[in-house]
Amino acid sequence: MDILPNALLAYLDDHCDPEPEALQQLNRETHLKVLRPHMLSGHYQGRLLSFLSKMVAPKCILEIGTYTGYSAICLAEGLAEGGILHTIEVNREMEDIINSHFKLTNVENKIKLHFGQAEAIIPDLEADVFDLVFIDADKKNNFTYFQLVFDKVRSGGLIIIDNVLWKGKVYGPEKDTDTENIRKLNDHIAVDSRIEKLILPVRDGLLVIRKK
Ligand SMILES: C[S@@+](CC[C@H](N)C(=O)[O-])C[C@H]1O[C@@H](n2cnc3c(N)ncnc32)[C@H](O)[C@@H]1O
Repeated sequence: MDILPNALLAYLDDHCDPEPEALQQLNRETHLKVLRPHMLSGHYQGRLLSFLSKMVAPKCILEIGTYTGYSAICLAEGLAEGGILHTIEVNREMEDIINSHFKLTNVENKIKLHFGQAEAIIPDLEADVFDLVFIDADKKNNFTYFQLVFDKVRSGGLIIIDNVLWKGKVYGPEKDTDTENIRKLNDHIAVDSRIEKLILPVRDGLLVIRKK
């Protein structure tokens, strides 16, 4: 479910930069061949991730949750010259579709793809400092990921967390475990004085955090 009404989404799509052709292809292929295609960031959120990345001009990006590679390609658009994006995915079945689209979009030399559980991989990554981190994997571990990456994010760097509005359930009466976990994360971030934070009601809710 999108937080914004469909008519508004269509208007936004029509009045923002178009989805690049290569990403339209990946979007289509994901919908045709892969389970749960709604997980892909898509046109509007993808352009926002690209925009934010271009503003930061990161030398080093970490993405947790590659899926078919859509958001990784968007974020890589903003990498500084010689920059690198590390992306972590637990599901090996995604390997062919990810690698073929990294090649098609000419980002294969800028992106290092890691397969495995993010929690185990993050501490061993060959990266001292992250300029931008995008957390978009298993939502129950979002707080663990936030804690694991925090000390490695530079001052002024961004941490972006997806799905923080959880289809609107976080401000409703729901008491299921997933909703409670996301509420806890949002509550914790809201009072953390080391960071500036803003929830953008884009798609399922993007929490943009800037480290002071
Ligand atoms: C919402 S999708 C990512 C979508 C992608 N970022 C995009 O916008 O196109 C979440 C992905 O995280 C992966 N994932 C789930 N748990 C994980 C874990 N513990 N470590 C690494 N990846 C994980 C899933 O297999 C899935 O492909």
